[in-house]
Amino acid sequence: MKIFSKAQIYAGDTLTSERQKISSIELMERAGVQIFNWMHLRMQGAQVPIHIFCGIGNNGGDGLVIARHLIIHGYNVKTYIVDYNNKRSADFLAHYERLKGVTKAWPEPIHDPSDFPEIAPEDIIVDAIFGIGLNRPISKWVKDLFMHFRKSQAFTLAVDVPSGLFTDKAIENENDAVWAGFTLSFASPKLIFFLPETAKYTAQWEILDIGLDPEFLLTTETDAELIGKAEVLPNYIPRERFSHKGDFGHALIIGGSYGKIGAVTLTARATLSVGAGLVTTYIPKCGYTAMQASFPEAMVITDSHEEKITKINYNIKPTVIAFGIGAGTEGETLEALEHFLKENKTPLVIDADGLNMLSTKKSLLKYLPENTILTPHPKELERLIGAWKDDFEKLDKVKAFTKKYKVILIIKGAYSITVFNDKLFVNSTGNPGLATAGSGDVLTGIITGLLAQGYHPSVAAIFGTYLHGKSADLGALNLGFQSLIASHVIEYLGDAFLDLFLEPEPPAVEKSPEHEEKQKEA
Ligand SMILES: NC(=O)C1=CN([C@@H]2O[C@H](COP(=O)(O)OP(=O)(O)OC[C@H]3O[C@@H](n4cnc5c(N)ncnc54)[C@H](O)[C@@H]3O)[C@@H](O)[C@H]2O)[C@H](O)CC1
Ligand SMILES: [K+]
Repeated sequence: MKIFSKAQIYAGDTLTSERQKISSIELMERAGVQIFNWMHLRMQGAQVPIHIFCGIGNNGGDGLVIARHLIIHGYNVKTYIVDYNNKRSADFLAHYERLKGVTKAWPEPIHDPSDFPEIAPEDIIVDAIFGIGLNRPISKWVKDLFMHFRKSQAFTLAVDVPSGLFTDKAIENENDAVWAGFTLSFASPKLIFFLPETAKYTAQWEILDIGLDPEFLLTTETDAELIGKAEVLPNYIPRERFSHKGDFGHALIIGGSYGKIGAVTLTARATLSVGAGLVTTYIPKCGYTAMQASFPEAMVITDSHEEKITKINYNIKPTVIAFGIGAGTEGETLEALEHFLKENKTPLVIDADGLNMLSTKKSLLKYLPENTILTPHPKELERLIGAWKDDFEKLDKVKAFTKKYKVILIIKGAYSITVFNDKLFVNSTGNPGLATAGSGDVLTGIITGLLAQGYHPSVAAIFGTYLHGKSADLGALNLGFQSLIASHVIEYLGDAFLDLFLEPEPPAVEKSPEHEEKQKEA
């Protein structure tokens, strides 16, 4: 699913109005009605007090539409205008007039904390104060209102985005935005829902279809995309009946050190479990028996050293090489990496200590083959690209880094983001059960195994991240988050593949009846 930028959303609105010959007032009506429908379906007329806080722009206008429909349907509504600015938008004013037509209880203006209403924990707050139009610092009293919401403990439903969040920069203080229980966002998820510093402001979110022009939605290229089943499925390569193991590549996994042979085992198992034809591990001597005994499917080459990698010497022709898992960062291992990189032409995945070593000797980065995949967690990323001021700067730095070295980088996190060719591929699968030892080693194995089978490196990174998260999701259904360990993620890979071909997921977008009618007519 495409993640549109703020500018693209505004452009889409204008284009939709032109092509469908509807005014922006009617587009706002559609948006508000969609939210009303969502609430009505769940509330079924319940008389819980609903406090609707409207700004003076179009986000506030949406709030007025919601208020009007809730009032018409007999809900217990209180509407407020948060007067942070005297330039009320034209569409806001149009819907203000419409609201006046259905109630004598006109919205109450709020100018300062003395106007804040009492809100009980059982009440519902609708936050329609700021949407994507927020473009400058917010007045202190408006931030106090956000905190008044939070202190009330009432369920808060944000319209489009939690008020106070910018679409393109982080906020400095946690008290400067609304903390929403749910956000109903129009047309496209917003990038801020996926970044660690801003995602926390909404516990859940959902996208509502407001019938933007289908051609605009289809043809507009975005800088970011949310990756779900629909996005990965077209890349799946089926297996031919007459295929043999030589068709699926030979992966070489280089890593391990005394006490960290298990990491290589996990990677190698994941590589084979995702479909690679053959896997060879290159490990220090001390790991030989452990590897052969615990994972008989893998072949083993040992380094001349007992406890660490000191020279990378092999007489096989791998299709892909993964380097770094459990390797440690000792001088001799770094030297071995240096020699290896200067000779190597085979596609590469670099993880863990491989990344840490590259961070200590950045001059080696230029030897990485084009489209090498790097899989850092946040600390490894910081060592690699330096500190960042906020998530947006982090993304810019990663884009610049991947461009400079022509590599693919996966920023691992709750929503892992693959950065390739200036574009962000945001993964939608995975859960907190993955916060466990060895889950990164498994991800490296999955990606390596896909590369071995001939998937393009960008697809291997995106699809691999998806499968890793999906396995964990399916595993967690039986095991819960706490009991899930890295080995389970490997065990559930088969289910993750099978799940690709189950009934398609219901679309993340709820279709409006009006929109479907229009599509039928077209
Ligand atoms: N396709 C869609 O997604 C649709 C979205 N809609 C809703 O419209 C808003 C965006 O509306 P806009 O009027 O552009 O902005 P806001 O209501 O978010 O914003 C505020 C308003 O106030 C000014 N302003 C900005 N920052 C400040 C500040 N710190 N202090 C004071 N004033 C400020 C700014 O200039 C704006 O005028 C979107 O999020 C949706 O909710 C449409 O309803 C339908 C289509
Ligand atoms: K809002």
